[in-house]
Amino acid sequence: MIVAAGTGTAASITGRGIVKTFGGFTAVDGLNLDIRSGEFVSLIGPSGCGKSTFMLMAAGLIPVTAGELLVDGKALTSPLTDIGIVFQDHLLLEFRTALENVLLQAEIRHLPLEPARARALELFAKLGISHAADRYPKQLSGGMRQRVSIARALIHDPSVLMMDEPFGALDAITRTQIRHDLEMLWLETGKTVVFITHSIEEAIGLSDRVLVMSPTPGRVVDEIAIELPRPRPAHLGDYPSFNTHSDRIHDAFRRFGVIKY
Ligand SMILES: Nc1ncnc2c1ncn2[C@@H]1O[C@H](COP(=O)(O)OP(=O)(O)OP(=O)(O)O)[C@@H](O)[C@H]1O
Repeated sequence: MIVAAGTGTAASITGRGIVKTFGGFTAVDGLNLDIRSGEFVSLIGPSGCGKSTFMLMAAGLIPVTAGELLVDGKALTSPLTDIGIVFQDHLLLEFRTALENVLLQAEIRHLPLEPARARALELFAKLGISHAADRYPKQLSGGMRQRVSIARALIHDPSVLMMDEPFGALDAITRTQIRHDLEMLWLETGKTVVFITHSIEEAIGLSDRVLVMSPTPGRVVDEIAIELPRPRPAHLGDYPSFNTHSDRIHDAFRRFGVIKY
């Protein structure tokens, strides 16, 4: 599919009574949510509760079995193209440099290459990896590879950024820094971000709202507005309300027997 650059705006995502079955197995059952344009929303929930499945449905990559999924008020009928996606695995091509990996996205989308190169270098600078532009993925650390993946997801200025446990494989220190760098980039670009994570700290540290999901079949069981000032500090425990939010998420998981102590 040939598509143009993104609109540069931010899209809203609405789910109403979403059900997803795979054969006889129900992965998602009655999921409702509203993600506002330009909002940073995390989905947190136990392993296998349907977070990635929701993301694939919201990207239009797999159909819903029942219910409604709307992007900017319109029913999704085909894959979203005005979107960037970052997965836990960086999925970079080993035979292309970091810059060439990012530009591949522009090539596939038939975007003019010189402006794309300039934007890629600008994103690299904001993500602190200018020095790595000409390196191959195997010459980069895990954190640097994920930064390249973020640049690749944003090169076409999409309305929505979806991130599926993007920092799950990184060490705690790298995660803390990359979280901040992502937040700064988001504050500047104002994209709608759907962020899937297992980390309570990451969810609270990044989000405007945290949506807590039940175990399988997944649905949203709690919604927590995070009103901490931005940019958020590395040490979130500085804010008493961090513990309040964190306790509330832990309590939800205890109620569902996901945490037993
Ligand atoms: N294509 C598929 N066919 C059959 N079952 C599937 C398929 N995709 C997902 N599932 C099942 O649906 C459920 C939800 O999977 P999903 O990957 O969405 O969970 P998740 O919350 O993202 O998990 P994790 O946090 O471990 O990544 C799981 O039980 C999974 O095995």
